[in-house]
Parts: sequence; structure tokens; C-alpha cells
Amino acid sequence: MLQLSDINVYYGESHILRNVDLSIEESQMVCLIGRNGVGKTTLLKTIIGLLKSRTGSVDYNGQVISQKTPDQRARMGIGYVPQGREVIPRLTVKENLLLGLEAVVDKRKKLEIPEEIFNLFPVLKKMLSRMGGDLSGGQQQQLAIARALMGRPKLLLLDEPTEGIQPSIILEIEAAVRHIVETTGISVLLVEQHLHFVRQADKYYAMQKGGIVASGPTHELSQEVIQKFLAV
Ligand SMILES: Nc1ncnc2c1ncn2[C@@H]1O[C@H](COP(=O)(O)OP(=O)(O)OP(=O)(O)O)[C@@H](O)[C@H]1O
Repeated sequence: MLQLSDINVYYGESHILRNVDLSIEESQMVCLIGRNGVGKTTLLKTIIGLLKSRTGSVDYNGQVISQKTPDQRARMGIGYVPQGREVIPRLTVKENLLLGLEAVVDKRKKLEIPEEIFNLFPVLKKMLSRMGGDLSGGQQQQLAIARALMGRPKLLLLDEPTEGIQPSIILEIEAAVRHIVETTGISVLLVEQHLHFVRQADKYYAMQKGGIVASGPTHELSQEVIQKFLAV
């Protein structure tokens, strides 16, 4: 469903991503690991079209999308939950969720929240009229993922969804993401530092200095790779 080939990305003259090849299949959960500053967020931003690659191509569902804008890519089904979540603090939970409908192309779309969203994140149902900014970090993360799902993505990109979140909520988010992959056919590309969450993925890619230096099924993650590329 997604194929990156020979991706090279620069910030000005700084060469950030180097010859990156990466692929994700339908209904697959893939995890990207690596230390701070190696280029993981840059890679996600390249997939959604916020950054352009100088070489290579981004193929999505059999189509080259390298020239498509971020909003076109969102409408094609690429959902993105940025690091830091970007919940709108002065909108209610409901209003934040409805914003996710922007990515839906169907003109008959209804301004309502499907029950599946609340099955995944029950806490949101009780909080619909609360301001986004009044939610805890963990609740905001759940809201941010739910908002992305409102856009009915086929591929969901999650940038460090457990950063700064308490352990019990991390487990809830993990379970919800795994459930999404298993029941909806959505593919997930996850940037993550927690080993337990990483292990939920089917496949991993490890990055160092802007390049992919190791990859494979997560059940084959060696102690050496874990120590080299993960904080925990
Ligand atoms: N807007 C920018 N302008 C210039 N350089 C940038 C910019 N954003 C990031 N960088 C640099 O690009 C490199 C990769 O950053 P990136 O955010 O992709 O790393 P990361 O692996 O996601 O790290 P983290 O886990 O800390 O978010 C870093 O050296 C960073 O300093």
C-alpha cells in the first residue's frame, strides 16, 4: 500500500533523509525506531507531503503521489497524528472530532461521530462537551487518534503517541491501535520508543543518521537492536 524508494530529504543544505526505502502492506502495522533527531518525524512529514524529497518516489496504492499536496494526500486516505497531538484547546472534544471529517471526500458525509470511535476510546464519549485543552495528555492523545480516524484513513501515521503519557494509558492506546489494525484493515506506521508497543507491530525499521540500518519482523528484534535504537 505504501512504497518509499530512494528518498532523500534536505532542510536547506542539511541532508536529513538518506536513500530511504520502506514499504507497508495493507492491514500491516509497521514501527519506525531510532534515537532522537535521526529523522523519524521528517520521514512521516515526507509521506504526508509537508516535505518534498529531492530524489526517489512515494507510491501509495499503486499511484505515485510525490507531487500531491498534503490535503490531497489526506483525502486519498493518509491520516496523520503529529507528535504533541495538536488538539485544538479552545474547541470542544466533539468539535475537535468533527474537524477530522475535513479529509472525507463523500459529499453525503454526516456531521456525526460513529459509535466505533467510542468503542475504541470510551473516555471520549463522556467528555464530548469539554474543551480539548482541559483533557489530560493521555486523553488528548486518544482524541488526536480518534480525530484522524474520523477522516476514514487507509494508512494512519502516528508520531510517538505515548510520549509523556502514564503507563496505564499507554496500554490502552496500544490496545486501541492494535484493534484498529486487526478489525478495520487500516495500516499503521508508528514512531515509538516503548518496547512493549513496538512489539505490537508486525515489522520494524530502525533509523540512524537519516538512513534505514536494520529491518525485519518485530518477533525477530534482537537485544542488540533494542539497545541500540530504543530508549526503553
Ligand atoms: N525545520 C527544520 N529545519 C532544520 N532542521 C530541522 C528541522 N526540523 C528538524 N530538523 C533536523 O532534522 C533532523 C531530524 O529531525 P526529526 O525531527 O525528523 O528527528 P526525529 O528522529 O523525529 O527525532 P525526535 O524523536 O527528537 O522527534 C534533526 O537533526 C533536526 O535537528
